[in-house]
Amino acid sequence: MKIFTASQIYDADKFTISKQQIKSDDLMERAATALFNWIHSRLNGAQVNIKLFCGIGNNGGDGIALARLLQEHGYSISVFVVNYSEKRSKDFLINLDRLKDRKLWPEFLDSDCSFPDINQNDIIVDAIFGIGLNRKLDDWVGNLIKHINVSNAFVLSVDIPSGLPMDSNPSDSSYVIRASHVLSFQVPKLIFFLPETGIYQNQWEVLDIGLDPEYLNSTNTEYQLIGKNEILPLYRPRLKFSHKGNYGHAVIIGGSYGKIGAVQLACSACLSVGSGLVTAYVPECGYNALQTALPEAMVLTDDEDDSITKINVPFVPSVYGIGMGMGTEEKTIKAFGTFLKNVESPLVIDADGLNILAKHPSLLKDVPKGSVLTPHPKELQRLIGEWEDDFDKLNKAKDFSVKNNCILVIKGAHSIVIHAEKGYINNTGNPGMATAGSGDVLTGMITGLISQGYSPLNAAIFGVYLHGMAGDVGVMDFGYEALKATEIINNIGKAYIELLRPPKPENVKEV
Ligand SMILES: NC(=O)C1=CN([C@@H]2O[C@H](COP(=O)(O)OP(=O)(O)OC[C@H]3O[C@@H](n4cnc5c(N)ncnc54)[C@H](O)[C@@H]3O)[C@@H](O)[C@H]2O)[C@H](O)CC1
Ligand SMILES: [K+]
Repeated sequence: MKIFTASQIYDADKFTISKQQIKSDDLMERAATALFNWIHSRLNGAQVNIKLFCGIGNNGGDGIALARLLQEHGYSISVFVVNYSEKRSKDFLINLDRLKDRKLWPEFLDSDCSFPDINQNDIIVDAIFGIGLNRKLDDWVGNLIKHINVSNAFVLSVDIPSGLPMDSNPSDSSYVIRASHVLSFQVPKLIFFLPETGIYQNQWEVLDIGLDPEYLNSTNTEYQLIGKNEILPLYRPRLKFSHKGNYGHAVIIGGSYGKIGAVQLACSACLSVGSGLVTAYVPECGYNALQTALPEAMVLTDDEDDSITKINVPFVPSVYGIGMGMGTEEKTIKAFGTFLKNVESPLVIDADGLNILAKHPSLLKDVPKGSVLTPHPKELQRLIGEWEDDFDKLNKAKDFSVKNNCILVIKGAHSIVIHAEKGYINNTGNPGMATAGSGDVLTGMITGLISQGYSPLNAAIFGVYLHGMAGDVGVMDFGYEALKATEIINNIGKAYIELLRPPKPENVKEV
């Protein structure tokens, strides 16, 4: 699903109005009707107090139009206009008049007013600011938002949580609505997926308001949300008459004394995702452990017992995964540098491989083009430097990807695959996956996908999705806390099955 910027959403708005020959207040009516239907299908007329806080722009207009529809259906509502500016939008005013025609008079709030009481059993509709927020909030509006936030009432935000800009962090985090649920018009917003701005809402959902598909389909976006629809076309089915040679030979290089498990996890994930053959390259001390724990893998060892000092693979594999548990000793750095000078196969680089690159950026020029780097936030910071906020981080990551001709997988709650100017945002996974070895499993999976013939970009996007899905399936049996990296691997098969499961036909009840 494409993720549009605020200006693209305004363009979609204009395009729709002109192509469908409707008025802008008709589009607002569609938005309000979609909001109403969502609420009505859940409340079924229940007599809870719904308090609507509406700004004076179009987000506020949506709220005012919604208030009218709720009133028409007998809901118990109170409407407050947050009068933060004299510049009321045309469609806000049209809807305010429609409300007054029905003898419903909102209470106008301004800097001199005391705020209305909010009971924790009330439902709050937050329609104060939408995507038009472009400057700091007045303190009294910020204080109203604080007043809503401390109420513990259920807060339903219209389009986005009020006070949150679309392309930067808020200047004061206490002046942003903490939304229980956001109903986002037509498309998800980038802010829902970034660690610094995603915290303002608990859940989000998209409401279709009929923005014109021609605009949506033909407009390029920097970011895409990756779900099943985007992943299925990437899937490469296994062929009936194929053999293990068709699915490549991956080599996983890493480990040091006490950190051989990282390689074992990566190799095991690489096999489970479907690589034909997997060889581990580890220090001598890892030999027995690996041969015992993972009989399906072959093992090559370094001459040295405790760490990697020379990388000597006597064949050309389909792909290398390198770095997990490898350490950053001088002799390992030297071996890694020599390896990079000679390697031709694509690489997936993780953990200490990334730390070495960050410490010795001159090595970056030897990394094969199109390689995949899988940093967690600290490793990313070592690679690209400090960032001001998540938006700056993404721009710096894109610059890094262009400059070094590589694919970056920024790991997090919503991992983002960066390739040049584009970002692919993952939407699977859960907090149970924040556990030791989870990253080693991901590296093994991406390596195993490249081994089978997926392009490095598709392997990164597909691997991140499947890794998250395996965690989501695993959590059903283990819960968040007990989910270990091994269980993620054990559920890779079920994740494939889940991906390929045909959608349930509508209106068919399961027995
Ligand atoms: N295509 C769609 O998705 C549709 C969206 N709709 C809704 O419209 C809003 C966007 O409306 P807009 O009027 O452009 O912006 P806001 O309501 O967010 O802001 C109002 C107004 O306030 C000014 N402003 C900005 N920051 C501040 C500030 N800190 N203090 C005071 N005033 C401020 C700014 O100039 C704005 O003009 C969208 O989110 C949807 O909810 C349509 O209803 C349907 C189509
Ligand atoms: K809002």
